[in-house]
Amino acid sequence: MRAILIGFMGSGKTTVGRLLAAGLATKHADLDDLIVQRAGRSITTIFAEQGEGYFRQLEHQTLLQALETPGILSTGGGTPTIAMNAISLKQSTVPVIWLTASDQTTINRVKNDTSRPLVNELDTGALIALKQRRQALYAAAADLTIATDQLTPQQIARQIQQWLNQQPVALQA
Ligand SMILES: Nc1ncnc2c1ncn2[C@@H]1O[C@H](COP(=O)(O)OP(=O)(O)OP(=O)(O)O)[C@@H](O)[C@H]1O
Ligand SMILES: O=C(O)C1=C[C@@H](O)[C@@H](O)[C@H](O)C1
Ligand SMILES: [Mg+2]
Repeated sequence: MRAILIGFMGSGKTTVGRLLAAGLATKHADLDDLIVQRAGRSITTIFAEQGEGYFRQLEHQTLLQALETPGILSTGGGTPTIAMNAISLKQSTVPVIWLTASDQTTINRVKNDTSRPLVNELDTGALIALKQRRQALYAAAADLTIATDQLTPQQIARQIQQWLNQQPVALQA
């Protein structure tokens, strides 16, 4: 069983992806972690030393590799908002699940974590404006959308698992 989780920073892609993979007894990969392994540096360091453009190149190359690998993939918050990634996601047959969260929930979940360069750089208003600009791009990539505000990660993973089980066998591969 395969699935790709997309959504803004703090929507729970990493947290839910791990639980979903465990529930399905399959592997979990996190695109941000794969990028860090590949670069041998943290995302903050990549942004600071080589800039966001270089990060996006690495992200695209790493996404192409990850799409060849079975299991659950948690993407980075910006992944489907880059055109060449959106095209790669559309071309793959793997179901794409969009996790959403309200602006306030998003801020609460990311505000005390310094590992996201865009959260460190942007004030609250600019972060929410970025989230709003990205909405249509997530929506265009998504096969299923789940609002996460009132759900635990475990409940979200269970909802996704139930939905995957209802999909045609060709999409479950
Ligand atoms: N449904 C939820 N309920 C409560 N807290 C949550 C939920 N989902 C995620 N969190 C918490 O929000 C924080 C961010 O979650 P996580 O790192 O999984 O987000 P992400 O979507 O992977 O973000 P990024 O795009 O930066 O990789 C974590 O502290 C996590 O425990
Ligand atoms: O939303 C974004 O653009 C990002 C989200 C994180 O997952 C990382 O991929 C990085 O911090 C950029
Ligand atoms: Mg993550």
